[in-house]
Amino acid sequence: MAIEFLKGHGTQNDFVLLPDPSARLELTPGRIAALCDRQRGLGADGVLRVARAEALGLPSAGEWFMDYYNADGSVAEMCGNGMRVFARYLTDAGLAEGPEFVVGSRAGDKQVIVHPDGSVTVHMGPATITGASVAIVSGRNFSGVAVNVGNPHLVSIVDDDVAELDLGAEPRYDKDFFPDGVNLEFVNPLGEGALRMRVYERGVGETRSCGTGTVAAVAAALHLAGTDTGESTVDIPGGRVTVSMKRGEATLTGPAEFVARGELFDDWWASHG
Ligand SMILES: N[C@@H](CCC[C@H](N)C(=O)O)C(=O)O
Repeated sequence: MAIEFLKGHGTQNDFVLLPDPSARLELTPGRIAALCDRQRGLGADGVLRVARAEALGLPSAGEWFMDYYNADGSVAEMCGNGMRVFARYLTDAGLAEGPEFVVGSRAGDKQVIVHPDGSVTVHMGPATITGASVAIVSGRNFSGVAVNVGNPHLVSIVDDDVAELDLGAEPRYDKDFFPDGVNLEFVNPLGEGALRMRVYERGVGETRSCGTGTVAAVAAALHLAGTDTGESTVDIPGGRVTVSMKRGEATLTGPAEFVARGELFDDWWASHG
């Protein structure tokens, strides 16, 4: 049985997509980690299995469910950049009638809009401030705002240029506060309605963009300014997205691109059970 894949990215947060409508593939953590490995696999920050919600047995009012995995094989609740790529795949492949439809995720159903230029808006739902904590980078403490966007984030707005931070190793954080791990964002305000961000993702490492992370960054910046409503661009190493917040509810808009389509070798798949 040939296993089809596509490679795509959203602001250079890259994914292997596995079209698997009936959810027949046995997606083990070992296979996911091998697929995402940049030397022995295809290379990606995560895997998006394109399956029907019914076939996965997961709840959604939509037909399709984004079955997302981090590069280390762990499951995460939500991926904002992945959702844009997933939505664009569905319309390009004729599997969903655009421009507006619902996609399921472990963080609940998301309304998506695929725009004529291929960019996508995702209604991300609530970005909830859950407290304050500290990230430690190269022995220095950075206080942060904890934000839940379906998945956990800690956003530190820092005075230093984020480009100078050493994110080669995972920053330390309070494991009692974040027992399931956390995505760590470091942010410079660039002026009214503009942020710059770097991110160290749970289950991946430093990535060139994180959609839920950009939502968390805007929610945290607005929270520190005493509001939950506003709009901001967020520049990440992989490009730019726009986040709008209205009374704590977020939308995320940005690009979704495809690079390649191919087939995995059966013996490769079998050897990574
Ligand atoms: N890159 C994603 C987030 C993926 C999940 C994250 N690493 C986690 O474990 O929560 C995005 O674009 O939101």
